[in-house]
Amino acid sequence: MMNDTEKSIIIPEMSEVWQNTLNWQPTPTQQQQFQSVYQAILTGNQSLNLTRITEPEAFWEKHLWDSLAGIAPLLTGKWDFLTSSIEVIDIGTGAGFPGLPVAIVFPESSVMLLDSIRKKIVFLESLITNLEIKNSGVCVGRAEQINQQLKFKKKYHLALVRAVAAAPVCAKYALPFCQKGGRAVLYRGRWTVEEEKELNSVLKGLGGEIEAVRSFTTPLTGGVRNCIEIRKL
Ligand SMILES: C[S@@+](CC[C@H](N)C(=O)[O-])C[C@H]1O[C@@H](n2cnc3c(N)ncnc32)[C@H](O)[C@@H]1O
Repeated sequence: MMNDTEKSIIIPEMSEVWQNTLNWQPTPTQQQQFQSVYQAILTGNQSLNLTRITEPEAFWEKHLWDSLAGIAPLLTGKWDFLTSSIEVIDIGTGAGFPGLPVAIVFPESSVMLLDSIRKKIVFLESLITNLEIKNSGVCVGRAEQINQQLKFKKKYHLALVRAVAAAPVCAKYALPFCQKGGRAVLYRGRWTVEEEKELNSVLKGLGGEIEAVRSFTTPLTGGVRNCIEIRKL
């Protein structure tokens, strides 16, 4: 069995998978940065409960690929209402997903990593300092409180929420952060008609509207994914 320092997520076959699924590929520098993030998280996991997904292929698929699949239209320039120098917030970032891969891929963006658990944020702060991910910042607090502060309210072009709460709750966390015309992206697994109804029932009050639901499967294990894109009106 490999020890943690030998594990690598730079897997040559994955170049083709990036290309075939997202019509995009990381540069060698970005791949190296992904690898450094992976190693830092494996090390952090020894003292903190950051993630259960630690094997290289699983980490590649469920953390890296999944994070970027959620913003696939940005990778290929299809969200032409956004430039690359956007303000992004990752709400309930945990070990830094989806925010860290987004920061690495869009160095001109500015990515805020928010979580209510201080020790996770302390870990992420040292990770971004050590790896010199200069376009990323951190914030500790509860989304529903932080999103009422003037400094953060209506500031972001893009608010990302993966695996934090039920969709209506995620919308309540995310939409106050978004500026007019910005998007909240809810990363979901299965997505039902009932869930969409429940989400729609809160959106009007939040000044949001579902723009698109992108359904896809993950490339290695065929997991079901739905990304709900909500436009801030
Ligand atoms: C299951 S983890 C998901 C982490 C990461 N987004 C991912 O997909 O790998 C949920 C994270 O959301 C954070 N969280 C839950 N409720 C929150 C809230 N109201 N405000 C900020 N963070 C919250 C938790 O502390 C936890 O780190």
